[in-house]
Amino acid sequence: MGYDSQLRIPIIELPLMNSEDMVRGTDKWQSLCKRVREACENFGCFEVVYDKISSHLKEETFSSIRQFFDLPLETKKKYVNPKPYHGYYEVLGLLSSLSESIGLEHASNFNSLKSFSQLMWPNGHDHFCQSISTMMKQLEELSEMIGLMIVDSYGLGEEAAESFLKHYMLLRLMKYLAPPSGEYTNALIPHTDKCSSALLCEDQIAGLEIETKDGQWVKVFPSPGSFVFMVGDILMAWSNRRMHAVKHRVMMKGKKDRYSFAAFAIPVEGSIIKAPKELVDEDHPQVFRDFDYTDFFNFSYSEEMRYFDSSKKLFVYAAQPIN
Ligand SMILES: O=C(O)CCC(=O)C(=O)O
Ligand SMILES: [Fe+2]
Repeated sequence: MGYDSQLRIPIIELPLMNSEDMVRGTDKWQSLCKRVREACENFGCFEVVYDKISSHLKEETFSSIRQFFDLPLETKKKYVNPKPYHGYYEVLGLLSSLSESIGLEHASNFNSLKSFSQLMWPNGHDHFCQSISTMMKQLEELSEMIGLMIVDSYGLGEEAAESFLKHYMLLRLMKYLAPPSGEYTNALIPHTDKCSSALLCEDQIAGLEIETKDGQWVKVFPSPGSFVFMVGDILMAWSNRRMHAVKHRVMMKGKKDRYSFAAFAIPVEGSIIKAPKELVDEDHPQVFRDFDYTDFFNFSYSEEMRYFDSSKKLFVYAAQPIN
């Protein structure tokens, strides 16, 4: 499959929730909801410009992230979380030979980060906890706002908004090494995210690529102030496949390491994924059976599915037989 070097993903500027330009139900809100929906249906992603998160906070966050990755390997390995994709992955580990990453649950909570920082640094690291928790609180707000915009974009009403999936957020910090040859090299394999959605942010070094619906790879160059919102498998299932779970990967070249972080919206334990009845009709028959999120998550990361095409796992797990 080739490259489309001209294509850019949609860019949407989102005002702060409940600010003058962002009152639910107003024309302005509806028109932004429509743009979000179109981007999620056509591309499965968009660039979010969101001024509430300052460039200063981003700089502080990336400085904290670098300090974490600079720690000795033995220290980083002290952090253990048995859930797949929630723990620490060293370079040359399961995920890739160029990437290193760690997942942090409850990262908007200063105290929960405090116990993590005490595990990593002899005297803890309040500055790390402060910048990461402040960033995460804002990303949680932004993620919830986009979730509400998606529900409203389908005109589903208050009841659906109330019963929309409940999420917890997982923060992942990532470091990608510059490839030894300096040549264009895959650093994170193509995949779709096994959650509802993700908000990504990178520190100036590009590398993220997305695959369009017609199979072209597109390099994403978010501007320094932006985030990238991505639809994962669960939003695709919830929307009865109206939304597109975007396949993406990271490619590295040149001499500089790349740092990024992602806030994943993950359905809480016990969530049953089910399309609202308004999104199922004769023209849109139900694509997936109702399923338990945690069961799907464990299936996706099972040994048997390890080398299976990530974007097809949900279809293997929950697609309805075609009559
Ligand atoms: O580092 C990035 O930009 C992408 C990370 C990603 O796709 C993931 O962790 O699922
Ligand atoms: Fe991803």
